[in-house]
Amino acid sequence: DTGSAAAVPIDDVDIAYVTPVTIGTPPQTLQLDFDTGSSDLWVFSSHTPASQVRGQEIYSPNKSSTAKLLEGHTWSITYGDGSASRGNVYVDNFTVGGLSVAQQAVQTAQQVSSSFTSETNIDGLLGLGFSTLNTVSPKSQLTFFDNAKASLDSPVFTVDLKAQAAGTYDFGFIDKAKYTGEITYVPVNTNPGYWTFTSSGYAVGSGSFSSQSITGIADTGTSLVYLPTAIVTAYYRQVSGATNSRNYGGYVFPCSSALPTFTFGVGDARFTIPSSYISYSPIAPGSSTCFGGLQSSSGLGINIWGDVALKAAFVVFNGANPPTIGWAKK
Ligand SMILES: N#Cc1c(N)n[nH]c1N1CCCC1
Repeated sequence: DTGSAAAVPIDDVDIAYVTPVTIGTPPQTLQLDFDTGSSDLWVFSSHTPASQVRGQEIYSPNKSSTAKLLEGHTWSITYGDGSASRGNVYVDNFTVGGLSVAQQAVQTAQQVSSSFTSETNIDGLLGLGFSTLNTVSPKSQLTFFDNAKASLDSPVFTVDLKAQAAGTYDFGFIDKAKYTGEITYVPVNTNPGYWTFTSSGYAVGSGSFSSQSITGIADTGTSLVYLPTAIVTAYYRQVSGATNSRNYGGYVFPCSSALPTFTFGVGDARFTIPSSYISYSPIAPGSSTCFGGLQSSSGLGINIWGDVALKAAFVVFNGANPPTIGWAKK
């Protein structure tokens, strides 16, 4: 089996991407945020209070002849940015890009935090982290990828995110048309359940490459790149007018400033993030102050290679035993 589905940016700065999925019988279509940084599959639903729904598509299990309540099971998740949701659990037929899982645990939201309510283009999340992170209790549930894995031609999914264009999530195969050159695979540490790997170093613009280990997670559910302060200050030293603003919560700079590229290493391979990805967005519509796509990870306790980095590569999430992660140019 294989599957392939589009990853569509939800706004003009690629803050997140959504992918269509169908749930139940007859099929209900929702747009979900595929997130390699978490492992819950949850959806806005008929159980979500109307006051917390602002145009999102919802899943109504009572309209699906194949839905079954997972008696006595609940879930509750809080993300690194403070957003949260919780609810109960059904199992139902679930399809992504032609790939179907018969009894997928679908976590229906009975409560979502305000940032999810205001994100009207996201109808829920599909976790692609390791199932050890799943929050369903008393029995934790498997991710869509873990449920599908045995029937996949190859136990992999690939991520091809694009700037301001539709990219792709492929399941079960590696599409040679989506990348150039070789794929560089490196080991993954599955503790604590993320796709954790070690980058081999970085360079700012045309500067020399600094070989150093940077351990972090490949996270499609995070918009920006969060790296150690020393690396981030070295970058913004090259940006005139850049400052680390407590007010805006990170590095900002005049939108007119020239930005260097940022290169990161995976093994012997080198990936360059274009300056345009790092000039992330004006801090407010029409403002001449821009917020950087590269920020310090010092407050997070973890380095995160989010969409700003993933957009610069074709990435293979290899779910074999042991898992590895592969990076290729495109
Ligand atoms: N914070 C955060 C975060 C993360 N590190 N991965 N996915 C996240 N979210 C998905 C939806 C809201 C936040």
